[in-house]
Parts: sequence; structure tokens; C-alpha cells
Amino acid sequence: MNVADSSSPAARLSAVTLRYGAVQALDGVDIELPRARLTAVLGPNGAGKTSAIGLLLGLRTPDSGTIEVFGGSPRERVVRQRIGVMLQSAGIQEVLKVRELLELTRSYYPDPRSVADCVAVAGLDGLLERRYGALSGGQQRRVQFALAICGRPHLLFLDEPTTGLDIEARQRLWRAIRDLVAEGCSILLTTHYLEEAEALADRVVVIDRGRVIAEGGVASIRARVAQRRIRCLSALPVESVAGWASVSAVRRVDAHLEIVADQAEPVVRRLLEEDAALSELEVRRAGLSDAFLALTAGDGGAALEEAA
Ligand SMILES: Nc1ncnc2c1ncn2[C@@H]1O[C@H](COP(=O)(O)OP(=O)(O)OP(=O)(O)O)[C@@H](O)[C@H]1O
Repeated sequence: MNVADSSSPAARLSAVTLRYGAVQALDGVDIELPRARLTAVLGPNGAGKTSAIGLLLGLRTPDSGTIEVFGGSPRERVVRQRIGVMLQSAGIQEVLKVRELLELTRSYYPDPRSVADCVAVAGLDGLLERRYGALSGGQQRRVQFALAICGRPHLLFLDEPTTGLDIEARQRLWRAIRDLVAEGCSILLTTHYLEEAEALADRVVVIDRGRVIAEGGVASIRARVAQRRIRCLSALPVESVAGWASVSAVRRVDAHLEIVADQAEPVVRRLLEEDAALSELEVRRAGLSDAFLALTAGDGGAALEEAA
């Protein structure tokens, strides 16, 4: 295992495909997790985010492609001992007390944090003697986070970690996550919330229907979300509208044109000039789904869902 080479990524999925029966969950996915950086994986429900994490954890085997974690297989013990994980389905024994859960999980790792440190980082004051199953949803999430970080992982998987947390708990978790990255931890975070990615991520990978459709810095992904979405009933040909200034994507859905544009006004003006019969004109701020449309326009366009 190549633990010493700090220039290589912490983990890498290369050309990975994964199918569950008829469902192609991942379809040729390449993702790299650079060291000491937070990579946010964004995408709609069913995009393949959890499946990608399952592969990186060695819980599943891909149909094709390769997975490397610290240069080795995620199934090697020495690799697993460098990984922490907070999944959506936690599978935690409900009858155990928080202290027992922490001590049990700490025992798997060679150099764990102290229980007191876990309590401080995850905000578990007063919860150690409580049974896990008797905690509120938000308290359980905090315990799950503590279990994920108690082994001082070098690579941490956080699958929608702030779901169910109140604003204060979310802010606290964000601070803890930032501290971990500053200490050198590499993190893969999945989220449906663009603002969470903006607050935390160095890089964003957008997955849709099993494919990576965009990746880059937060600013470049956000720039696409700043676009406008224009929808109207018009017979203008898609090919000609696609060539107009400001237009980054266009497609036809039944009789409607759906356009993603950097600026709405010039496009709307021209639409009205060129099609006197145009009707049902709508302009709205583009959401994440519109960013997907803009990014995938070259290969036929992704399904346009309601703005995120
Ligand atoms: N165990 C399974 N058996 C069959 N299909 C599955 C299984 N797990 C996932 N899938 C399917 O694979 C696809 C990808 O699912 P996955 O859970 O990876 O998506 P996700 O991006 O994590 O979604 P979400 O945001 O809803 O958590 C979906 O179509 C899902 O229904």
C-alpha cells in the first residue's frame, strides 16, 4: 500500500460501472478525492452517490473499473483503519449507550481520539450515558459523526451528514468538518444542499443518473446556477436558438422550448422579435437542475426537474 505517497489522491474511482438488476447505478464514473480537501458529491435522488461511497468502502464490488483507497483496496485492514464513515443508514445498535458505542468503535483503530475529545468535537455533552435508541434524530446524527471521526480517519465519508440537524447543530458540524480538513483529513461529502457544498467544499462533483456530469471548483458550478431559465411555447427551432448570444443550453419538451441563459433579457427580447406567436413565457432563476441541463446539453440534455 502506498501510504507514504502524499501526492497521490486519497482515493480514486476509475471507469467504474455498477448495476443492480435492471438499474445502472453507476455508468463509467471517474472520481478522485484529493488529500486534505473536501470533495462534495452533488446530485438528485438516485444519482448514484451512495453507491459510489459503497464501492469506496469495499461494501460492494464494481461490475467493471477500479477502486483505490490510499493506493490499495478498501478491503485491506490497514486501509480500513484510516477510514471513517457516516452513512444514511447507520445500522447502529440501539440498546447500547453512547459511551459504549464510542468505546467499541474506538477499539477498531490504532490511534483513536479520547472519548472526551469526541464529545467536544461532535457536541455530545450530557449524552454519553444515554441509550442510542432513545436519542432524538439530531442527537443520533451527532453520535454517528462522533463514531465516524473517533479513529482519527485520514479519509472520511459523510453521506448527507446534516440531514435532520437544526441550524446550530449544522453550523457546529460544519466547523468540525473544516477543522478536520485543516488537520489534513480528506473528505467526501454528499449533499442535496448547494449551500452546504459552497460552505465546505474545495471541489464539487455533480452526478446524475450514474454519470459525472460536472466537476470543478465551487465557483464554477455556482456560476451555472446563477443562470436564468426561460420557458415558452414556441415553434422556433432548437438549433437556431442554441446559437444565440447568452444561451448555454436549449431543448424542446413537447411544444415548449426550455432555455438556460447567462442573461435573460436579450434572449427574451429576441424570442419575442422572432416569434410573434410565442406564448406562456416564464423566466426564473436557474436551480441546480438547470445547471445539469446546461452541462449536459451537448449530449441530448438531462431531464429538467423543478429548480432546486
Ligand atoms: N440495493 C439496491 N438494489 C437495487 N437498486 C438499488 C440499490 N441501491 C441503490 N439502487 C438504485 O441505484 C440507483 C442509485 O442509488 P444511490 O442510492 O446510489 O443514489 P443516491 O445518489 O445516493 O440517492 P439519494 O440522494 O436518494 O440518497 C438508484 O436508482 C437506486 O434506486
